[in-house]
Amino acid sequence: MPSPIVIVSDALPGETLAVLKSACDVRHLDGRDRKALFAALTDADALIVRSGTRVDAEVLDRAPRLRVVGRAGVGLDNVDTITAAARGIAVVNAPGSNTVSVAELTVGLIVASARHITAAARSLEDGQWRRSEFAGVELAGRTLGIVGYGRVGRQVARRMAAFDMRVLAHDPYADIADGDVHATGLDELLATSDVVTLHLPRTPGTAGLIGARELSLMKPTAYLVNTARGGIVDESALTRALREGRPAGAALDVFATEPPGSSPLLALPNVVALPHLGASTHDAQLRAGREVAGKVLAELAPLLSPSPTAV
Ligand SMILES: NC(=O)C1=CN([C@@H]2O[C@H](COP(=O)(O)OP(=O)(O)OC[C@H]3O[C@@H](n4cnc5c(N)ncnc54)[C@H](O)[C@@H]3O)[C@@H](O)[C@H]2O)C=CC1
Ligand SMILES: O=C(O)CCC(=O)C(=O)O
Repeated sequence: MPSPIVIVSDALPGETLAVLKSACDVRHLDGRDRKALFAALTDADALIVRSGTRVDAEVLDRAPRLRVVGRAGVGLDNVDTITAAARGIAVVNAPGSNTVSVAELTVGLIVASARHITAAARSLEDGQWRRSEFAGVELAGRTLGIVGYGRVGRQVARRMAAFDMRVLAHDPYADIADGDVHATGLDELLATSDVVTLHLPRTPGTAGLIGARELSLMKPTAYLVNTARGGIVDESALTRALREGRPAGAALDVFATEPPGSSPLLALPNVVALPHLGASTHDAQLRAGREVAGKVLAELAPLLSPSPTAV
C-alpha cells in the first residue's frame, strides 16, 4: 500500500515531522504560496497547517483526496470548517496546547505596557537616557478587564490576580463564577478597566467587536492588549484612537492581515507589536505537534500499513 501523502505547509517541530514520516510521505511547502499549495494538494490525503496557511474553499476544491486538515494550534479562523464538513473532510486541532504560552506572553505585554518597556529600551538603544518620560504605573490595585473567559482568559486571570489586580471578565457563553473574578457587560468592562485584554476567537460575530465606539469608552490612561486575533479590533479605528491618546497604548501580537505590511499601527510610539508569537514556545509547539500528528494519523488509519508490532 503506498504511504498516505501529508502536506505540511507551516513550520512544525522536528519530533512531529519524524512521527509523521514514520508512517507517511511528508511533503513541505510554504502555505502562503497558493500556487505550490494547489499543486501539492492534487494527490494529498492530509494537510497540516498553523496560522500561516489559509485553508479556504478554493484550497479544499484542489484536494479531491483530502481526508483531514490538521491545525497545529487552537484558532480555526483560517480554516473553512463549514466547507470541510460538507465535503466530509475532518478538521482537527490542538486545543489547550498553547494556553500557558499565550497567557505568559499576555502577562509580559501587560507589564511591558504599564512600564513602557519596549519604548524605553528602544530609546536607550538610540543612545538616550530619558527616565522621566518613561514613568509608568503599578498594576497592583488597578483593574484588568478580560474579554473571553476561556482557557487563555482564565490563565491570565490567575496570573494577574497574583499581581494584586482586580479582575473583571466578559464572556456571554462562559460561567464566570470564579473566585474573585467579577462578570460584567462589555461596555462596563471597557469603561472601568485600566488594562483590557482580548481572549476570544475571531468569528463573523466577533469581527470588529472592538470598534470606534468601544475604544471611546476606554479610559485615556488604559491599555489594550490583543493576543487573540486581528480583526476582532477595527484597526483603522484603533489607529485613530491611539493617535488621539485614548486608549493610552496597545500591545498587539496579532493583526487583521499577517504579516501586517505597512500598517500605520506599527509606526505609532504607543504600540508594542509582535509577529504573532503567542504560541511560539518550544513547549507549546511540541504539545501542538504531538496532538495534531496523533489526530491526523488516526484519521489516516484506513490508509496506513499495519506496523510490524501490530500484526
Ligand atoms: N497569539 C497566539 O499565538 C494565539 C492566539 N489564540 C487565540 O486566542 C483565542 C482564545 O483561545 P482559548 O482561550 O484557547 O479559546 P477558548 O475557546 O478556550 O476561549 C474563548 C472564549 O471566548 C468566548 N467568546 C466567544 N465569543 C465571545 C464574545 N463575543 N465576547 C466575549 N467572549 C466570547 C468563548 O465563550 C470562550 O469562553 C483563540 O480563539 C485564538 O484566536 C490562541 C492560541 C495562540
Ligand atoms: O503558531 C501558530 O500557528 C499560531 C497559534 C495560534 O494563533 C493558535 O493556536 O490559534
